[in-house]
Amino acid sequence: MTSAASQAIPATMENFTVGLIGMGDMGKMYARRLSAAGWRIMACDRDDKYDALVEEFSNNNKVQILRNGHLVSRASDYIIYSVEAASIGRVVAQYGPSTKLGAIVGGQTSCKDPEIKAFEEHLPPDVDIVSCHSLHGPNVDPRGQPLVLIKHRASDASFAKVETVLRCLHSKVVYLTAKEHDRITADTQAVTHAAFLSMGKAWHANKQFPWEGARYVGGIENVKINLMLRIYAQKWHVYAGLAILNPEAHRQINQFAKSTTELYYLMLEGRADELRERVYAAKEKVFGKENSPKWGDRPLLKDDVLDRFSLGKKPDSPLPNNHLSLLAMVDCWSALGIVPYDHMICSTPLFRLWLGVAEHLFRDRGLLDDCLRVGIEDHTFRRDDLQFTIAACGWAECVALRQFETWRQRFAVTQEFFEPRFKGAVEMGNEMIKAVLESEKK
Ligand SMILES: NC(=O)C1=CN([C@@H]2O[C@H](COP(=O)(O)OP(=O)(O)OC[C@H]3O[C@@H](n4cnc5c(N)ncnc54)[C@H](OP(=O)(O)O)[C@@H]3O)[C@@H](O)[C@H]2O)C=CC1
Ligand SMILES: O=C(O)C(=O)Cc1ccc(O)cc1
Repeated sequence: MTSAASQAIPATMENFTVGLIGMGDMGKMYARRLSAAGWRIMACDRDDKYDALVEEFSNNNKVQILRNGHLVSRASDYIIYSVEAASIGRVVAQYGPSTKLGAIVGGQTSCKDPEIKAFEEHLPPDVDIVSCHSLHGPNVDPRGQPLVLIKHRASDASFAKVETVLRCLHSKVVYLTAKEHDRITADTQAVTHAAFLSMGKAWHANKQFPWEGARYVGGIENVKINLMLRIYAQKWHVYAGLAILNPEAHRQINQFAKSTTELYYLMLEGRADELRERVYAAKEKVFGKENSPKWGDRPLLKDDVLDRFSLGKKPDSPLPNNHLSLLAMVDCWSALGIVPYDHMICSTPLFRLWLGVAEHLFRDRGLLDDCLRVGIEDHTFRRDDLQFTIAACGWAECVALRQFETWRQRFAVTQEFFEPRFKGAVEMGNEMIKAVLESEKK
């Protein structure tokens, strides 16, 4: 055992085994990080991935790949289910009864309501339940990122064991109940994703790669484009799961669609005074009054971060934009009484970037007034805004009706449209997130 490993593992837990059911992106990330800290891991995915996983982890003597979740459950002291949120009920029903006597079980799914229900229904009563959620993607360094821990049904001793195991991630632990978790992630993740998913659909509908041409290059546009591509480059089920299965998320996504539609109508009908009044009222509710703002002295995002990461060439005079997506986001927070700063301890990098961009726009009266003027006078973006509005309503309807398959298809066609550009864009998105994380440390 390395010295780092021996530091991480107390003598009383030397034979403690962590089980991972689901070896996709998150399961593998946990397997690598926990085993590097010295923990013994038993892991499985579906049977048809057994050989490939054995090969992939052949040089890691701390990770043992097994054929299925029964074998993992029987032999592990702390089992983490890291499968699709929509499958958690089925998978726990299958393997839960095989859980080792007195073990601890948790899950990594992004939405805790179905996960906890599955555990309560299918785990033997002698098993403790402690769930977790790393609030970042598998390629983000977990150091300093929020890690939610949920002590749902567990002794203090079991909970302390989970804390000891996950300490090697060096994340910032946030203690919540399952309900609090779902409420906060609905406010942060689900509604943020709705904005980017809608942007992608709008650009796709108008058949444009937004970074090609003068309309969408530089500043705020860089963040929109990079994050939109980052989301469409991922697996659909992650986003569908956390929107559709989170009972708290439906209201938020619906309000985002409503805010988008109502602001769009005001622009379309040239109702400048009403638009201004509404946006400034939302600003005050979300960001505070002029003399007592809720934002810090220092902006969340520096201008150079906004401009540094561009997929296109910055034109001499970029066209101004009304930023309907950002106005709608702030209107939505305002309508629901959400103060995004209250959720910072439990936020993803993507949410912090999105809030940073909103703040950037709303901190600068000149920029905001320009948006409102463009929204009324300039018709350059009308088509995109129409498509954005349609898309936001489409996602909201799909979520409200719990239409997984329609959701998948809506995502897949747009994913296919942007696919040729993912490679460079995902790298750029990673760099952008890294730069923001670095600047947060300063
Ligand atoms: N990706 C992210 O950024 C984050 C994701 N999460 C959550 O973590 C969970 C996992 O996500 P992620 O790793 O990205 O998704 P992946 O699709 O990469 O991984 C899930 C894995 O579980 C496997 N699986 C499904 N059923 C079984 C089964 N019966 N036995 C064993 N393995 C099974 C899947 O196989 P198959 O593909 O064949 O179904 C797949 O390989 C999700 O609930 C997600 O919401 C949490 C934080 C961040
Ligand atoms: O940062 C985001 O919102 C992401 O897109 C990555 C992500 C996806 C799912 C999670 O449960 C947590 C993080």
